[in-house]
Amino acid sequence: MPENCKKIIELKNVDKSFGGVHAINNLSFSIYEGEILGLIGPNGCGKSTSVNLMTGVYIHDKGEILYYNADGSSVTLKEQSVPNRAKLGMGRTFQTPKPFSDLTVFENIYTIAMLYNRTLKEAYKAAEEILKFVQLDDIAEQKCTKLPIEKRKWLDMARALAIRPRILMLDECLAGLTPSEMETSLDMVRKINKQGITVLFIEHVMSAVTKLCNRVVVMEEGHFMTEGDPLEVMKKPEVIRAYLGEDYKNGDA
Ligand SMILES: Nc1ncnc2c1ncn2[C@@H]1O[C@H](COP(=O)(O)OP(=O)(O)OP(=O)(O)O)[C@@H](O)[C@H]1O
Repeated sequence: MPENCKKIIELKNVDKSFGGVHAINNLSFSIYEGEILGLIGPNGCGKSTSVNLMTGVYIHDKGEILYYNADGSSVTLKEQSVPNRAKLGMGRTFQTPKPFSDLTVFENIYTIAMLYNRTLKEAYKAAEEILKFVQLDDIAEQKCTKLPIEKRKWLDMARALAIRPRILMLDECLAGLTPSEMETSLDMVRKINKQGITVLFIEHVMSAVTKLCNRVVVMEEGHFMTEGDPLEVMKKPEVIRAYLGEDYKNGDA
């Protein structure tokens, strides 16, 4: 990244184990303000765990995770609760969205907006705007129990937007979508980013990563492997090897 780009999150030598599973191993990388960063790597390499460490679902064992405020001051995230991290401006979605199922689509967004706006009137207005933004206004009054997968994913994005994030972490937001739903979702992510929100995009669909991301970080077995321009990175032998395994080493792939 150019020297003048401002960091928003920085992981420094982070470690996390679950019993005997060393899920994150001396992991260091930074996310820069305004970018769409792809976080990629083979299944089980630690992408979701990294998001869970940044957002406070898990606490790291070693190392440091710093969050940089808009004024350049930094906060050590280990000391921050999950709600505090959201208040700082860290939003996220989940691989399996879990909306408040007894509430309508609108109520799901409004309930969260109430916590992040000064007045109920402001929260209502924000929820209405977000509802339109994610194209769910036609089903605003529907209960969430029977929403199709793409609508659940968009509602999850809407709920994350309701916290007024500076950074949004999208964990496999395309999984289970048809190609045309994927395109709609990618457009939505671009629109979110154009509003000045930094995006961390975790995805296995490489065509989507190359279309959307300015930069990618590749992980392997819990650690940082490489980073750079998406198309350039995908050509690197070590990245191909990580995805294709031993066949590649033997020259069979
Ligand atoms: N709560 C947990 N308890 C035990 N092991 C865990 C836990 N969470 C993650 N792991 C393990 O940590 C490793 C990294 O998992 P993680 O889900 O972060 O990988 P990932 O790169 O997101 O995978 P995928 O691409 O399949 O979603 C895996 O070996 C996983 O089994």
